[in-house]
Amino acid sequence: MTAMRVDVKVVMLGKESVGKTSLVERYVHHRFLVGPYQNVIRAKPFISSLVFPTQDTAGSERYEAMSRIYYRGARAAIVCYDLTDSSSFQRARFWVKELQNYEEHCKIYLCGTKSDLIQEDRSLRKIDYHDAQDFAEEIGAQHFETSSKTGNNSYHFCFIAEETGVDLGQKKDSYFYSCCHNN
Ligand SMILES: Nc1nc2c(ncn2[C@@H]2O[C@H](COP(=O)(O)OP(=O)(O)OP(=O)(O)O)[C@@H](O)[C@H]2O)c(=O)[nH]1
Repeated sequence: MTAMRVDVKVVMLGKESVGKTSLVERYVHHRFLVGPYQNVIRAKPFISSLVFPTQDTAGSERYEAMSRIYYRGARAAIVCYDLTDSSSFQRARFWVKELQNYEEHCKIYLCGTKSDLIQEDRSLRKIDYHDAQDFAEEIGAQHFETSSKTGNNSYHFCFIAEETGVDLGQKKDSYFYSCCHNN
């Protein structure tokens, strides 16, 4: 019997520097690289996925329309916010609205990033866990907080892979696409 290849698109959405690439790097390579990525993950065998920056989209209708092309047909979206940056949560809300308006069948996961920072210093927390959890429940999303640095709670990505139908045993047959600033 011949195995059928099914590509699944999972998109990472979130404000600039929330840690989208780091999450993928943690999941794919079980590592954390300090400093912003310069599009180092490109066409790595993993998952049909797309990462793209959102920092330029605010206020630009043209760019926002273009970004819709990226998440069109996505089976799932991991909407990220940085636990130490309240504006990133506002941006996460924007992305959720976008998905609800334009990609209603896309399953949403809400992901608070950089939890190691607030574990080190609780005063850095800018988004209350329960507020984010309430928002997640309101939109029917799963919510978790994680750290790419320590790997804390990164097992959630395995659940997401399972739920979205990404076959981790088939890594060679699927793709990870990265579409970032310099493309
Ligand atoms: N302490 C800590 N820093 C993190 C974590 N995740 C990412 N960072 C740092 O946050 C910065 C941005 O991380 P990236 O993964 O490049 O963020 P991004 O969302 O892909 O950024 P853009 O491509 O600009 O949209 C880098 O300096 C990372 O080292 C984390 O879990 N803990």
